[in-house]
Amino acid sequence: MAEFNHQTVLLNEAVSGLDIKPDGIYVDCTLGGGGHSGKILEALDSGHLYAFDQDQTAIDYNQTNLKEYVDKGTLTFVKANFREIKARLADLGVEHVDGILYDLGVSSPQFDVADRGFSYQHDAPLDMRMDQSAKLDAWQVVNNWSYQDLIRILFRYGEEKFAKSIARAIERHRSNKPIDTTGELVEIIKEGIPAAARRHGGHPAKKTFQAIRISVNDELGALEDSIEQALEIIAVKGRISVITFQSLEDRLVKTMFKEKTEVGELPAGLPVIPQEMQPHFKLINRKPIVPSDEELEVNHRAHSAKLRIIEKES
Ligand SMILES: C[S@@+](CC[C@H](N)C(=O)[O-])C[C@H]1O[C@@H](n2cnc3c(N)ncnc32)[C@H](O)[C@@H]1O
Repeated sequence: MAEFNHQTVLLNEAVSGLDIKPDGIYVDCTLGGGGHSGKILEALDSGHLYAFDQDQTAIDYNQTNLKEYVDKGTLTFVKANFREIKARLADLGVEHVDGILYDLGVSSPQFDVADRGFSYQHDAPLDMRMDQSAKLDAWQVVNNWSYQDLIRILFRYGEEKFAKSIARAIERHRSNKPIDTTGELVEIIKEGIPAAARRHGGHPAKKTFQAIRISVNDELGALEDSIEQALEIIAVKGRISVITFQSLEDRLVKTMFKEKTEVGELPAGLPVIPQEMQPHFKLINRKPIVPSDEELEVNHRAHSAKLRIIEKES
């Protein structure tokens, strides 16, 4: 692949947040166009980076893009879902790591290449799989999932207030003939949203497409599983940087980090917090880091980005 064209978000902030040691072991869970990976690799000498992506096109692109580090022996690609982080690293003989980075969501090429079916702006077959070998695709969700399941995902993953009427419009259409393309789905979604509501806010299909994409790739399930394991394998003084792009992901990361950094419920009347109840992690930034005005001006994708960083203290 000649071009990848993904503009990395919060590049310096997310990588400097890892406080890289030149001889450390690092994991980039979301290789994509290799922006963050490249920056981590620049900071390593005898250290090593394991770069995960479930999308073969990202791995193929970086075989060339980051070739100098493959040749140097400091980079290993892992074509896998990051929910397998612990097992995949164990297969490679790695039990503990000094830093882990997540830059969530889809890459620009996944979104822009029409036939991946992620975008409501290009007409394409309903697909939306980040991993092209995965069994579940958007066609099956739209055509086979029950009315109740559609409502559940539209409410839960799309925060779509017209979930019921959109699900009803989908049911009505698919009872005549299967819904095959993103273009057909966009028109059906519009039928489910009152005309007045369609005039403001973003694109009418945005929330529904987000909900279907999250379901197809089980994005929140994978993230929760992976962060759980990341917190287990991170070494003392090691850090985890997570960039999220929507509120559901950010809320999940915020809650998981909070559980690890706060003292749990204490028995009444304890004069001091016993050592074994002290948290082992600390937050590097209380509030999430957001892109600078300069970055927002040049990178539209950065608008909803939030970076949270946690460190293992003991
Ligand atoms: C926003 S892009 C990363 C961009 C990258 N940081 C850069 O600078 O170019 C997200 C990438 O993570 C991958 N990805 C998302 N969820 C994943 C998961 N559960 N397991 C493995 N890769 C995943 C996507 O396939 C995509 O290539």
